Amino acid sequence: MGTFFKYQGTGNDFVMIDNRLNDISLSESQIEHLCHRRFGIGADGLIIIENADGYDFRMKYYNADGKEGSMCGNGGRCAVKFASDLGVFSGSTSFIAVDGPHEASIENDIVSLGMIDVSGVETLEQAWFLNTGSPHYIAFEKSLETKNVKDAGAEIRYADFWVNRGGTNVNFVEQIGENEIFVRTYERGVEDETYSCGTGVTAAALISNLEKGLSSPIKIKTLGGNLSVGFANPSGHNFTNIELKGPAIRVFEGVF
Ligand SMILES: N[C@@H](CCC[C@H](N)C(=O)O)C(=O)O
Repeated sequence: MGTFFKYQGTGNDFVMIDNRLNDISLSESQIEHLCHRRFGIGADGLIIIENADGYDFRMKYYNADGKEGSMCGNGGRCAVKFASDLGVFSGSTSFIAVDGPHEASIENDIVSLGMIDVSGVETLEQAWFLNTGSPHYIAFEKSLETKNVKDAGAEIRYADFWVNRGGTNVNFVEQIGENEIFVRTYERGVEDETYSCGTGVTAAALISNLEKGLSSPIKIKTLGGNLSVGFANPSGHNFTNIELKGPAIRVFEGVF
């Protein structure tokens, strides 16, 4: 038996576990079960907080399929709120995740999370591909509100080309204002559309700068709420000082 907490960041929801005493060990099938929306707690992923030398904490992220994932931006924001709620730090923090160190700060329920620098943006036929801590395919759309993102996303995610490259998350993006985009994401490892994806909206914002000339900070609408992404673009397809900002909320706690 262990204690769990549940957090959500713009509707991307996570089971959170404090393992700073290093007394919890979960198998892939246990994590999948805990994330199951019918037979478990229900979540897009599970995050474990641990102690880490030189940092306030380590964030380990698992997708809903029970497998360790690449970086999760909304999960990172929720992990920062969780660590703050646990009293691990106050105000600003530095933590380590699968893609390296991150700096973050929190004010009430709003978390600003520094993301890794981005280079190596690939141009594809009518789409883009880049890694913002997780791999993301980006395509611009019209009438995104009515798109069947689950089917269209799965078709791309399971194409041989992407499967052979380790899979990708798939984002559809529509410009809805002078400096605002609407993003819907099919997530690898959840194998469904989620209400929001932090590394996905970050990727969408950077590509909106390249393709549509939108400037930092870019406002983002997702199915689960609003985010913003700030960045510097010192040269061509390279981005630095990337910051993902938005709400991270504790939903409830319990025992499993
Ligand atoms: N929801 C996440 C993205 C998580 C990573 C992804 N599903 C993967 O492993 O490919 C986010 O907020 O960034």
